[in-house]
Amino acid sequence: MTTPARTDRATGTATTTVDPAAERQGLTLRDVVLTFGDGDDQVAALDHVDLDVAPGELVAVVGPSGAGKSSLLAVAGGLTRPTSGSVRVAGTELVGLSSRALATFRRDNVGFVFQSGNLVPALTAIDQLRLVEKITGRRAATAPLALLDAVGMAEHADRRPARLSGGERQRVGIARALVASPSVLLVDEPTAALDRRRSHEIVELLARETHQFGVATVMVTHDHDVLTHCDRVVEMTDGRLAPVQS
Ligand SMILES: Nc1ncnc2c1ncn2[C@@H]1O[C@H](COP(=O)(O)OP(=O)(O)OP(=O)(O)O)[C@@H](O)[C@H]1O
Repeated sequence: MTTPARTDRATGTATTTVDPAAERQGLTLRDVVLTFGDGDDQVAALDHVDLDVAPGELVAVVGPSGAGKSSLLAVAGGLTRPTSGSVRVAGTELVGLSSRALATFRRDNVGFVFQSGNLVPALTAIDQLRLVEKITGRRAATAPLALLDAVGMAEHADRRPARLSGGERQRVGIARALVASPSVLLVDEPTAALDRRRSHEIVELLARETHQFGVATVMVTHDHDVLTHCDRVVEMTDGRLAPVQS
């Protein structure tokens, strides 16, 4: 794949060359705390979390309900500001960016894949990807049809979501998340609606695309079956993160 043209990481304005050293940094969380509420009601959704995900690495996050997994994705992707700590994506510190700069940075550097694929019902598969090009105002480094091909969906490029299976929608969701050549890909329960075979296919695909596109990918899952496809597994318990021994 070609090296994507990138925009300025802080402002998203001019097209610039990013420091290759920064480019290699993937995702780094340092001493991240996220608290909700106050006094006796205070909950630490993230309790001094450290996490490094290298470009081309797929890290799975497991853990019980309420452990803080969604909070981790939200903070890593700049959707939620942490109470304290540092969040760096490809060398850019997200904490301290203005809301506007953060939104632009997120658009250009972070891909999200949700449970259901979250596709626009009225658009064909290929138009889901083209919409991202329109929104960002930039051509994808890898053409939309080539991206659909990479996820095995080129044949269904002209289908709308209603005519796709759950697994196929997920594939389109993954291709769409790659349009902007993100540094970081955040994936929330991608196999929740899928049977065992399709679950394996989707996570195998995620691993392949992560390696091929050099993205730092974090996937939250309850599905222990698919962990075999991941480079590393970490577990969240009560807002704390610990490695899982394989
Ligand atoms: N907006 C909020 N306001 C108050 N508390 C919140 C909020 N969002 C999350 N929490 C609390 O933070 C903790 C972590 O929640 P989070 O959704 O990150 O967990 P999770 O591991 O993703 O759970 P699940 O697997 O059920 O999706 C929980 O105790 C939750 O109740």
